[in-house]
Amino acid sequence: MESKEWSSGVWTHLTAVRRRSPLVQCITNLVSMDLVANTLLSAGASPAMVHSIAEVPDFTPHIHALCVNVGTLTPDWLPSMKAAAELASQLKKPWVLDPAAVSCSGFRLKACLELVELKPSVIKGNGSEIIALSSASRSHTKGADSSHESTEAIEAAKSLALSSGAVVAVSGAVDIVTDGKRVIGVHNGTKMMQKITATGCSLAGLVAAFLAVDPLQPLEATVSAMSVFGIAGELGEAMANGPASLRMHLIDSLYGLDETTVLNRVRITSLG
Ligand SMILES: Nc1ncnc2c1ncn2[C@@H]1O[C@H](COP(=O)(O)OP(=O)(O)O)[C@@H](O)[C@H]1O
Ligand SMILES: Cc1ncsc1CCOP(=O)(O)O
Ligand SMILES: [Mg+2]
Repeated sequence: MESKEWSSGVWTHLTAVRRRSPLVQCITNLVSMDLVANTLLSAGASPAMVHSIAEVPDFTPHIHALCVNVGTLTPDWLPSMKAAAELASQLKKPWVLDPAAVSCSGFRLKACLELVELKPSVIKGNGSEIIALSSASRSHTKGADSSHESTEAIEAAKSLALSSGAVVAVSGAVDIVTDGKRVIGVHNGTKMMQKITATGCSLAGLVAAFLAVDPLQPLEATVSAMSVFGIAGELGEAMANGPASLRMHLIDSLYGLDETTVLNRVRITSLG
């Protein structure tokens, strides 16, 4: 695809999210709930942090997309995640798995592998998370932060995409998105985003919102979400004094993104 087509696709996806305001159920970690919800709201989507298993049968049939993030997983949360994921898959609603800190325990790795079996549309992790999940081993244990560049995880991402049937997205300096055949690089974003907790989680939530408006093109929707979030970070950084004010300006920038800015700033390339 030409770079112009990617840019107009990004803008089309963002305007669709703003117009349709998809309902995104998030079963996310305790650290990230606030930033994920605010990111979704500023993009035009409607977040709902509904995580009790008692509510899944009533609520999940009405959502447009689901985001499951295991960042603060406990044994009592896992059944809710599985129930919501299973129902979303059955009802053909797109859902995103963020295997946050997958390497930190055998319990978490096993849980993530079981969630992958429930057919996520997209798996979004950082380099270390995707390498660990793809090899089903916990060789790297830095917790929620990555000790790998996203580009080091390309082969792992392709292999995970082919074995799971999901689009796999690796966040980092260059965001990588692959369906196992195509590999796309999104070159938007800023290093300081790593210094705000839950930016990766918020990106996973945003991917779910973009999938909701284009469920049949998960690779394109994921690329668009990553580019939009990166552009908001770039604009935010220009106004920020450090991570705390970047957090605020990132949300404001996402809310205020206009067509000219998006078309001028999208940086997407094919990596193979
Ligand atoms: N070095 C970097 N340069 C530009 N953007 C980055 C960099 N590192 C992370 N980002 C951006 O920060 C956001 C969060 O990604 P990341 O820090 O990889 O997630 P996680 O918090 O899950 O580890 C993404 O939008 C990503 O593009
Ligand atoms: C610090 C931390 N600990 C468990 S989950 C979490 C948040 C991770 O957020 P992100 O993956 O977006 O950096
Ligand atoms: Mg993360």
